[in-house]
Amino acid sequence: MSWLVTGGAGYIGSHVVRCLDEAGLAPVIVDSMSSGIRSFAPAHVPFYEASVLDREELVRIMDAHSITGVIHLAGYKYAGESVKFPLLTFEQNVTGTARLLEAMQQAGVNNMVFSSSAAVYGTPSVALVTEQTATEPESPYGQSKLIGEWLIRDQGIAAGLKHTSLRYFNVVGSGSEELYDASPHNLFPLVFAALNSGATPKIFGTDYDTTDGTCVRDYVHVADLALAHVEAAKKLEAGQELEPVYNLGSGDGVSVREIMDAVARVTGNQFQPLLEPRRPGDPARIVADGQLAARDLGWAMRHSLGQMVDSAYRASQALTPAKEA
Ligand SMILES: NC(=O)c1ccc[n+]([C@@H]2O[C@H](COP(=O)([O-])OP(=O)(O)OC[C@H]3O[C@@H](n4cnc5c(N)ncnc54)[C@H](O)[C@@H]3O)[C@@H](O)[C@H]2O)c1
Ligand SMILES: O=c1ccn([C@@H]2O[C@H](COP(=O)(O)OP(=O)(O)O[C@H]3O[C@H](CO)[C@@H](O)[C@H](O)[C@H]3O)[C@@H](O)[C@H]2O)c(=O)[nH]1
Repeated sequence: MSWLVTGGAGYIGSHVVRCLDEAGLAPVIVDSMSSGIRSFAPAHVPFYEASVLDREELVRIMDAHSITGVIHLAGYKYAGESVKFPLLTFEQNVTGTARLLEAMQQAGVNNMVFSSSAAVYGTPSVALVTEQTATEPESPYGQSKLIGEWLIRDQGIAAGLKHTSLRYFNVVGSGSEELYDASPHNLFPLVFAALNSGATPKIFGTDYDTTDGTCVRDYVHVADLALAHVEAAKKLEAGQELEPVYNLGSGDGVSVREIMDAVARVTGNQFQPLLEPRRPGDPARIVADGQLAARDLGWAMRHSLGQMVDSAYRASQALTPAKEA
């Protein structure tokens, strides 16, 4: 049993690779290295620098390793930036997923776990989003993830693909100090990049309709998230039916201001964040009901917000800090 992990040299992918490896599901990595970090891939895991847009190369890799399933994390992940770069976002996330599905069909690979996103919901009117909540994405990124889900679902109908899509909420923290979210646009890496270089973290938008005016998100620890992928892969491999989509969120809403306070507590740095205008494409509040994933995928929050902040901070100090956009 060998599972292909696209985007396996990325922040979340590298955690998933380690969990698969420990579970005996022999990971193989494909990563274009557009944002991946080579040292995130364990030396003993087969690694291919290739794009999911390259169907023929994907077929060769799947055949060479007798791949039985794919965890598809490769993609462009920035909701805010996707408003400026819709074509890039659609090429990477929609065309990329379509090419990968073609390659899987050609190579006879029949199991798929897809990295989807809370961004498919837009700004929901309910306090807790369930998988039945209407999908009304507000950014090209959210749209691209929803289309990815549809392509996979339709391939299930047309070609018998067994699949599930995991709608992650905000993934933060670090499972080990050498793995870090190095992204130049997400809140945690930007806050720590600023603090580590003597700059001041910024809050984008203080006039949202939330308790303190800043955006509210549902933060989950990357190590908890990675385990849910392994459960999904094992179940698909064993021929068990899964739901087409699962929320991976905690049910707790935390504002950007509250994150800044938690960072100040953990680091002992009593900074005053800079208050900036809103960032385009940002929903005001989005928090998940994760009960379905708890029922089927053993989904549980094993880490507290303090542990998320602390682990991210330690890892940020061990690695080159992210550059600010
Ligand atoms: N980080 C979050 O909070 C979050 C939340 C919801 C969903 N997601 C999704 O999870 C996935 C992983 O996110 P991440 O935070 O690890 O981001 P990341 O940028 O660290 O990882 C993405 C990886 O995919 C690779 N990649 C990009 N385009 C590729 C292509 N065409 N072919 C092959 N590899 C390619 C990159 O080099 C990188 O290693 C993404 O699909 C993202 O949209 C992330
Ligand atoms: O320096 C910063 C960076 C971000 N923010 C705010 O922090 C919140 C969270 O932003 P960010 O960390 O960029 O996450 P999201 O835009 O919510 O998107 C993340 O979480 C989504 C799931 O909810 C995923 O789909 C995306 O891939 C992932 O980038 C937003 O309100 C941002 O405006 C700041 O205030 N200051």
